[in-house]
Amino acid sequence: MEHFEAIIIGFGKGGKTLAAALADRGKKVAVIEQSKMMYGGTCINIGCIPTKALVHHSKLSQLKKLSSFEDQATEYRSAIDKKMKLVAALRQKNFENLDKKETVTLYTGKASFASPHEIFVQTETDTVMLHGEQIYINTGATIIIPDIDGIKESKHVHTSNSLMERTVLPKRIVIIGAGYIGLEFASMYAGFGSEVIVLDSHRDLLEREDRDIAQAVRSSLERKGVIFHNNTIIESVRDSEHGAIVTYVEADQKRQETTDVILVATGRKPNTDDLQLSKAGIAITDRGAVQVNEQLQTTVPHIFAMGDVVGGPQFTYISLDDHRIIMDHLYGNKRRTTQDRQPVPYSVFIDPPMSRVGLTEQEAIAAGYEVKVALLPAAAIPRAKLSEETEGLLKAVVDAQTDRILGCTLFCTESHEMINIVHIAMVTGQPYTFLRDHIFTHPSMSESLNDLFQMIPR
Ligand SMILES: Cc1cc2nc3c(=O)[nH]c(=O)nc-3n(C[C@H](O)[C@H](O)[C@H](O)COP(=O)(O)OP(=O)(O)OC[C@H]3O[C@@H](n4cnc5c(N)ncnc54)[C@H](O)[C@@H]3O)c2cc1C
Ligand SMILES: NC(=O)c1ccc[n+]([C@@H]2O[C@H](COP(=O)([O-])OP(=O)(O)OC[C@H]3O[C@@H](n4cnc5c(N)ncnc54)[C@H](O)[C@@H]3O)[C@@H](O)[C@H]2O)c1
Repeated sequence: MEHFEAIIIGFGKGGKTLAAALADRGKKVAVIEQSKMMYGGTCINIGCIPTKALVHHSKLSQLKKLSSFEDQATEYRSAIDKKMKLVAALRQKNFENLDKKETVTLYTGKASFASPHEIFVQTETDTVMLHGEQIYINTGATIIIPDIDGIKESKHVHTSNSLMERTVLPKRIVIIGAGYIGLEFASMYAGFGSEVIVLDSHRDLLEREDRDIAQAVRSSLERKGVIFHNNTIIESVRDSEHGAIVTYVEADQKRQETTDVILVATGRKPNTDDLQLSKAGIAITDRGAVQVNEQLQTTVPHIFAMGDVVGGPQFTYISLDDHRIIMDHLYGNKRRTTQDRQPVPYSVFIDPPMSRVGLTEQEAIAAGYEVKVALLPAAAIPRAKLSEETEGLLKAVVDAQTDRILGCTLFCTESHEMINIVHIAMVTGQPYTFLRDHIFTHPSMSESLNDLFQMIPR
């Protein structure tokens, strides 16, 4: 049995970064990845990078104002081709980055625990048993397929993975779920020229956001042709001659949609089912995530977990930050924890993107703050005017007692960049006047933070 100082299960963002960092310190490391099509993990193969590439091409396609569906479909096929090339290049680069490290051995096979220090690997041709002093679980999340009659049998039901492999632009697409993936794909396919219908079980769209922001997002997507049905219960999916029929109940009314394809985007859950965690004595939470403390240590002291598998926010930058916590635990002063990174910013890459950090107005009031609020339409921003991207709304929430920024939501072009500026101001404890009076380059979207915070009542 081969012995390693560190075994990393899963080639995700945290795992690959940790593997390289440990190898750079001379450690003997094994990385186990179940599929050669997943070297580099979810983000580069089936997650952030391919989706954002398609979001980009969808925007370019829209700008071309193509007059026929055939032209739009050609544009879409070319976008899928480009996305595939990009992903293949990144996957190869990720493979090489680890492969070139002398002390890293990459196993392509499915890993499971045999005991607290032993990992069983099932490769395509062989079985291998490895011994690890320290073990790191980085197996990500898997797609939740809801229990809907006919969904598993239908030939027209896709996940985000399989849909991004399809080179034919759907004329009509029904998306089940209006979360991150549902909204990003709705915006993207509407941009490419598909008719998009989104069905979600929540009463309202974007329930965690303030209603003014949620309404601005909804109206913007509706102007692109997206149709939303909320508060729906989906009863069945049936294949028909040319596509599928989705039957659902909305406000006690039974309704049907015919469609070419259905995208299921109803969430992702920690990927722990096949790991045989009980053989190592590792506890899981009631939601099936690996149970960890604030330093990502499982209930077995030499085993850690990072990324989506621990059941926290599912973002690539969180998995990356998890690796920093582990490195600090191994080589630093052991002070870095998952609590340090509050608040966590996020962006939903619809067009324009919607980004938030910190509290909404409603959350701040519910938490007992006395708040001051500013709202700025994107149409008032010179940069947005010159690039003809005037869609959107910006909102800031400030603590009336301390002038500290409690939260900010930016629904406008480039918001995925701008939100990082607000985040830095917040974590460094700046009053809102810092952004109000800061020098920004001109004409830029960031300078609108001057205007937004200028509108906070004194
Ligand atoms: C469509 C989509 C779009 C997204 N867009 C964004 C975005 O724009 N921004 C953002 O920050 N996040 C985004 N995310 C989320 C982000 O991709 C994930 O949070 C992140 O990739 C999780 O990384 P991870 O380190 O937890 O593991 P992953 O990258 O998921 O890696 C886990 C790896 O473990 C392997 N594995 C699993 N089980 C085993 C086993 N038993 N043995 C061996 N190998 C195993 C898997 O094959 C996989 O390669 C998106 C996700 C999706 C699905
Ligand atoms: N931009 C980003 O950072 C980004 C992009 C994509 C995905 N992600 C990550 O991937 C994860 C998964 O994304 P997701 O969109 O699949 O999940 P999600 O949890 O964001 O949204 C799932 C949606 O599906 C709805 N839903 C669930 N069951 C349903 C049913 N039976 N019928 C109708 N609606 C139903 C829910 O109400 C919810 O709105 C997210 O948690 C996110 O962290 C991030």
